[in-house]
Amino acid sequence: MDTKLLDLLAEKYDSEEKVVTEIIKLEAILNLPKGTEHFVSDLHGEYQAFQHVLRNGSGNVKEKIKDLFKDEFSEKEIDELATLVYYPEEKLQLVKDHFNNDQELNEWYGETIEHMIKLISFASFKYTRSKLRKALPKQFVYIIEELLYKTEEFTNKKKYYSKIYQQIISLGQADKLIIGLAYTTQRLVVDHLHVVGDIYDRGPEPDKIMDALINYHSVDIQWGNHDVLWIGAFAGSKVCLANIIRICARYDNLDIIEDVYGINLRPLLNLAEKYYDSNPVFMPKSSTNALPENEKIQISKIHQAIAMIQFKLEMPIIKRRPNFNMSERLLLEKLDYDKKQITIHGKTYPLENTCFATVNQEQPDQLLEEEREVIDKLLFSVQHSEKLARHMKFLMKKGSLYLKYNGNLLIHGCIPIDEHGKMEKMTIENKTLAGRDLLDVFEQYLREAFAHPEKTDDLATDMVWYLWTGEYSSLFGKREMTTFERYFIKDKEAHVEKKNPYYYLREKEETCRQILKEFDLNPDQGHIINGHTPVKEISGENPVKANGKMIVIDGSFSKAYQSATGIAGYTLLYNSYGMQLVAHKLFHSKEDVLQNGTDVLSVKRLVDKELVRKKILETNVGESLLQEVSMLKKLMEYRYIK
Ligand SMILES: O=P(O)(O)OC[C@H]1O[C@](O)(COP(=O)(O)O)[C@@H](O)[C@@H]1O
Ligand SMILES: [Mn+2]
Repeated sequence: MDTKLLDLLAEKYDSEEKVVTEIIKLEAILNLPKGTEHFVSDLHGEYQAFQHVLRNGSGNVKEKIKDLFKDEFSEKEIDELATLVYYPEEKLQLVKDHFNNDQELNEWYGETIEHMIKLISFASFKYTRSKLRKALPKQFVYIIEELLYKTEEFTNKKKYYSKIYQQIISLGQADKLIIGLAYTTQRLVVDHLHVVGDIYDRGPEPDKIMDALINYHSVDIQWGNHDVLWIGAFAGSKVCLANIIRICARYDNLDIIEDVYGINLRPLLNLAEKYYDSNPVFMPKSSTNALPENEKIQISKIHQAIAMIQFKLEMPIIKRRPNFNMSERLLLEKLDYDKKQITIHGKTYPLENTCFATVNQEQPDQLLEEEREVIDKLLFSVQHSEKLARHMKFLMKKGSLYLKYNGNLLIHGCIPIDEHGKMEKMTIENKTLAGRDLLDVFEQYLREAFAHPEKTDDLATDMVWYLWTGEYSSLFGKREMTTFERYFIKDKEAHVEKKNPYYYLREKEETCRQILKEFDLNPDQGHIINGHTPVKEISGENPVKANGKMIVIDGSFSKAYQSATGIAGYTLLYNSYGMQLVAHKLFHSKEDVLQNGTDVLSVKRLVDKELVRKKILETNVGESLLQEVSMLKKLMEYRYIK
């Protein structure tokens, strides 16, 4: 081993004792039970529902409270403590309103702090002291550690406790401490969070989800097709940009663009007012339907203007990238403008609700000068939005197209395969790629596009759009996206998006084993974890497939899809005892949880049970700790053992 490296290491561990202590510490950690991993996907801007799942650790908080207090507490008391842990600020307010005098309140403070300390002690059972310390509220570390560890030194524990409690209360610190303890508990029940794609689009608050993730203690992200669309827009892809604005208009979320990310929509609005009229298929899908008619009409005009820019922008890309195999999507060229009809895949359909005022029939892929100006201005604004830059950089830093983690393969969409289960091939710059190699190259292009936001038409930037909508994109996994058809053709047959065979072959264990092998994972132990396609629990679909090898956790946080799925999302927990799938019932509001003390009841199903409790030693983290131990042992020999 390079002695320079060891010399460097010796600067940190400058005595034999320090090396020995560190080795002993690491070896001890390796033998602790593995931490709990929490998997979520398809959040689609639903911040409130996501927050709830995050705060209750997919039911883990309540489970710990039940395990600890089941003999002492009534059902109602369990709910009360759980709600306090989820939403401490609001719950404290409610509790305080309820008491008549200070004495009652102070008693409640004392008992509650005691319960919470017990809960933390229980929830941190499998962590080292130093890890727990990092999770504690900074200003109270000393006091909490005192309460957690030092009490056994005193014979009269109760007296000692109550003295500390009295002090905390009389110094007016009880609320702050309780709030701190609540967040510590939330943090302790989940060690690491995986977001298996689709943070953005459809729902109203993706930016708040991003902020929550940025502040989360440990997280990784597997990009979804909607996430790469936003990355693409920021990286200079005008067609991706047109798409995100179109989707925001469609779901009445233009304030995300305008207010949250500070992008000026005025030029687009002017264009929209000039060329478009009210159009029923472009009216926003509003969950509340509370929008005044004139606002709806204005949004429908913006929606048309940006949709037409999108359709035009797609064409030059399709032409300059024949290997994308998308010529069937040159729709504006195939259109019969006089007869108002189009022939797609050999079938002719009449067109309705058309809005082709800006289309030059001779050269339908040409933007009007005004359209070009609008999209250029939008791109400038997008690339100069500080908040968006922060969110996109975080997506790049924590994200990847797929992830191998503790023996499992996490991927938002699919591995493109043919009907015989063979990996589909795609040729990019004269290289024919399939399976894992193809995905690795996709990711390289995406990173290249992000590194060069000034390039708007290069292969890397076009490739990000391919990831959104291309046949062999591992994030999309359908033959084509029928956006145009859904706006202008009534016949539902034209709307069908044919799925890659992956989506039925993944029901078979053999397919999943093969894919795990392709990624150098052990097929006897690994699982594939997917998001992307809503599991229709309502019609009997099972999220656990292929004899437990495949777990699909898109149960739809997205309100727009809940009537089809019948639930409010799946999440997955993987602790040292095994994997559990949680099906969440519909989440109404935080207020509902607070007022009624009821939780969004979740149903748990066991996916896989570990026969022997899994230790950190057997995890990704364990692997890197082992490497550290081996380095330290080398340092020991090199420096200290003579
Ligand atoms: O529900 P909408 O807004 O019409 O969007 C439908 C489009 O979204 C997609 O389903 C992609 O989004 P998902 O990744 O959430 O499935 C496309 O396949 C489809 O064309
Ligand atoms: Mn998706």
